[in-house]
Amino acid sequence: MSARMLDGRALSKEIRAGLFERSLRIRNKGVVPGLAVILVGNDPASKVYVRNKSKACDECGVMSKIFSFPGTVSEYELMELIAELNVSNEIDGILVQLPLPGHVNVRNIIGCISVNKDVDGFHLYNVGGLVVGGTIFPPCTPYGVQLLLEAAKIEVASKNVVIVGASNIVGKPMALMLLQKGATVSICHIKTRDLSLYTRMADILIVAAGKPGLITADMVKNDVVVIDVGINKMSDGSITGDVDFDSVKHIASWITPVPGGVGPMTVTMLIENTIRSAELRMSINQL
Ligand SMILES: Nc1nc(=O)c2c([nH]1)NC[C@@H]1CN(c3ccc(C(=O)N[C@@H](CCC(=O)O)C(=O)O)cc3)C=[N+]21
Ligand SMILES: [Mg+2]
Repeated sequence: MSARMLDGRALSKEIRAGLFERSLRIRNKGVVPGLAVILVGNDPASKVYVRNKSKACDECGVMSKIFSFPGTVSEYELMELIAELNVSNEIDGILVQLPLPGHVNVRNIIGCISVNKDVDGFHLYNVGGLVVGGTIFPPCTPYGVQLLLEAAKIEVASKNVVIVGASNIVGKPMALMLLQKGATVSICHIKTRDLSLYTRMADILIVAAGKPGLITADMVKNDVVVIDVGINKMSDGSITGDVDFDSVKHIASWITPVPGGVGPMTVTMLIENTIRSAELRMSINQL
């Protein structure tokens, strides 16, 4: 038996059709949802992601503006732009593409984004919201994973969820969201001893470690649900996840492909957060 696919591309397409309708409804009342993307430096991967994001905006009736800076930009210049965008009537979401160059302090920059426009969900206030069990802007990748599980009717309450990778943008928020839904969550990371001790316990295994081939068939139990958040560029130009897909798919009950799994969902949830922000702006305008 081979695992069933958690098809993020197909689910994204469905969700984006609904988002276009939502965007149309508010556009008809004079509010155009707008996303500002700030891109620093020349990282080719960042450019691909930013392009994907602005294509998705076009698809969903969201206005997008890209602000590109050379890698030498100062913290101050970025903060000045963010301050303008914070009060702009045309902008509902502000995203600073990560990673930033080493001389720029990420937390200083993210901290300047208005919590009402923080569609990445990275601001400390929104992270805090997640800790106490609710936030207006769930971070896009964990949010997308949650919807993939829901769409396949995979229950998380009472399940053993094992997350490999403890980043601020995937592992940690993912753990908080699934804990809130009633899962028993283990967070593993680069220093975890005997990783397979944990991964073999998983009913649902979520991998975001950035290491191709990290998870092999001997590390998972029968019928595990596998979510591969990894995106690794190979020397032949192809991209691959952190899971040895070809062997694990024979053991898992469900698995995400890479590409076409979590990646497109991340972008889709960014658009959802932006449209929700615009809907909030519209309802505030009407007060
Ligand atoms: N402020 C910020 N917010 C982010 O959400 C953010 C970020 N910085 N920095 C980098 C990561 C990574 N990320 C992805 C977005 C789209 C795909 C995506 O579209 N993936 C496609 C394939 C893309 C390709 O061809 O390379 C797929 O998996 O099918 C992947 C990864 C967002 N991130
Ligand atoms: Mg993917």
